[in-house]
Amino acid sequence: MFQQEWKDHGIRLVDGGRRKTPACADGKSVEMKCYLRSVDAKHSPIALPDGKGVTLGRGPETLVTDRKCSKTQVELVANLENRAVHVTQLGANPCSVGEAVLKKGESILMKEDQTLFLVNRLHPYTVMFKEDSPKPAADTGKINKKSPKNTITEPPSTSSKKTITDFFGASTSKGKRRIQHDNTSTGSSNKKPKYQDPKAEAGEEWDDSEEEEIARKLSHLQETAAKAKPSENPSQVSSTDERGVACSKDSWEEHGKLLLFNKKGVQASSKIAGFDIDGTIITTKSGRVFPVNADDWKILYPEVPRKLKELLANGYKVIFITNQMGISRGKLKPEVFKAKVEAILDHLGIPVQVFVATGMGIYRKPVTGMWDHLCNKANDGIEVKKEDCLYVGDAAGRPANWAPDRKKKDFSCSDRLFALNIGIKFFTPEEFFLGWKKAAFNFPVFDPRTINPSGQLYEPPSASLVSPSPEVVVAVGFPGAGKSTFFKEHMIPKGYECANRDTLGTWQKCVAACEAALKRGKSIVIDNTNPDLESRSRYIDCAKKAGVPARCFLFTATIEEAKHNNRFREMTYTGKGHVSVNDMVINSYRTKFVEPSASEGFSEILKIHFVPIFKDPELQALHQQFSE
Ligand SMILES: Nc1ncnc2c1ncn2[C@@H]1O[C@H](COP(=O)(O)OP(=O)(O)OP(=O)(O)O)[C@@H](O)[C@H]1O
Repeated sequence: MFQQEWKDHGIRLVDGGRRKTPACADGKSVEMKCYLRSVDAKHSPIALPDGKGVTLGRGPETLVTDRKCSKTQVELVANLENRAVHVTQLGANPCSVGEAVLKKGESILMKEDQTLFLVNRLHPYTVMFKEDSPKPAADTGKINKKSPKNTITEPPSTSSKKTITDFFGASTSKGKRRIQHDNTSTGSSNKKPKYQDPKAEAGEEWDDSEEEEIARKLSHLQETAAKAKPSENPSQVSSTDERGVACSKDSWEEHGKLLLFNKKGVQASSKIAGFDIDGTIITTKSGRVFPVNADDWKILYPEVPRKLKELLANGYKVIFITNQMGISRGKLKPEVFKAKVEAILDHLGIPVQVFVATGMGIYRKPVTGMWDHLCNKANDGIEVKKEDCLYVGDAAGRPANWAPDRKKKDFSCSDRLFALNIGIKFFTPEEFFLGWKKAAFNFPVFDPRTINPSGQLYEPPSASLVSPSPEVVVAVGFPGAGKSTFFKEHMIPKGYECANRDTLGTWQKCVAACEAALKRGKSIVIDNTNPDLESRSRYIDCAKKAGVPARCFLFTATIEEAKHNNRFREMTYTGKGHVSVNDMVINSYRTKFVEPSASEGFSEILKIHFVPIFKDPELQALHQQFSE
């Protein structure tokens, strides 16, 4: 019957081996070969030997994971002499060649100018006949041993054969996938983590049905992505469902200190799985803390690709969220980092949206600017449901020796605090990818959520903030302690003048302003940090000379609160007033600080506590976020 079919098409059957074409001018015969080529370039061409049946379908050879496609979907037999391929449908769902749609058991001849769709007009292939070998990376077609015409004389090459493990990031062992705990998949010589729970130590196993479920869902996503129409605006809204339309092309966007990458195929979702990049998705190949060059990276754990694919298959949008301050500091070129991001995503082979904070400000984790941008502007209008979201990062505040072979403490807690600021679940990479138990961690000393808006403003409460007669009020407090805000709120409206080095420039000018105010019979506040006796005595002397009292207002905000306020000031800076000061200036205040005392010449010392006064609820919410 097989031979008859060929004859029906006027084709002479040629058994086995490669077809030798007539000799060339140099007398050597040229070998003709036939290849099946994926139109989407999903994999290397598959060799179709002359006259031998090759079955193909869902599986590692084609990378097709579509469950509608049988594992033995079609049988292909090449005829080199006639430059045609005989296609027989073996699977239940229709394959097609050109316009012809086949049924199970039906055959058709396919020519070079035609397209074979493996199933349901998806997964397109063409055939090519070449006289010189294109040196395919994979010669992966399965020779059909059952084919009546096949006498196999040479086994298919498996040298660079793609296995299912390449697709799912786990190694194969007779239908079970055993996760490897060394980094062989990334070419690393890293030791396997010693501290694991028994399940992880034994190697997590997952069976074919689990894998097939992920594959099925992923395939659906890929098909949706493939169908996405190119659009000018990749984040266009087009669905009322909890998933948006897949992004049709790769694109980078810049929003001030935020870089945003939309990988082709990214789909909006109400469920977000966020990941830090360095120390979470990747680590350095060199073993150094910071990468030595743009290529100095490898996937942190072999489990990473599979877990990410699992999330995608389960309807999550996967996003990467990274702080890259080096960019605004000029130490890292944006193009270099962009290329690195793209290389990581190409390696992972999945659609991910990437947020990069290039400097200080609202986009820098732990502040939620990047997340807010995602929710408000980069999720196709689909509402993000916090209860369905998670975030994974290695900056988790774990102390030194947090696990037997983990000596170093975490460099920060910013990832954990980022998740806390948003209000979503948090995991470390070891908890999420390896299933390790929760590690202990240290919480920051200062928690901005605990500031009491109705706390006591000053002590002693019996004191009066303002005086009916002229006086000098000398402030003492960290930069960022809230001195200017306090004076603007409580003293200046009551007629007090204000001398401030930020506006006047030097302490001499502040002294002059103080003397002038007193001469005019006015009270004045000295709104400087005034940490030591020397700085304070200048104004006490002024008061003495004018015969008025000098009081001290000691602002009690701690160094952590002051740094927090200072970061808040930077985030909300509108171009007017005070620019933020760096941490060195704040630390220097602490070094110089001498507790003020009445013996310096003060008639009274008031302690001023930080009591928030926010007219704008958004600013209040921002101030309540952990900022470092
Ligand atoms: N009571 C408050 N309520 C809300 N925000 C405040 C309050 N006090 C200060 N802030 C905010 O904290 C930041 C620092 O405050 P402020 O400039 O008043 O500090 P400062 O002690 O005067 O600093 P510096 O000594 O550097 O001038 C500002 O962004 C300010 O808006």
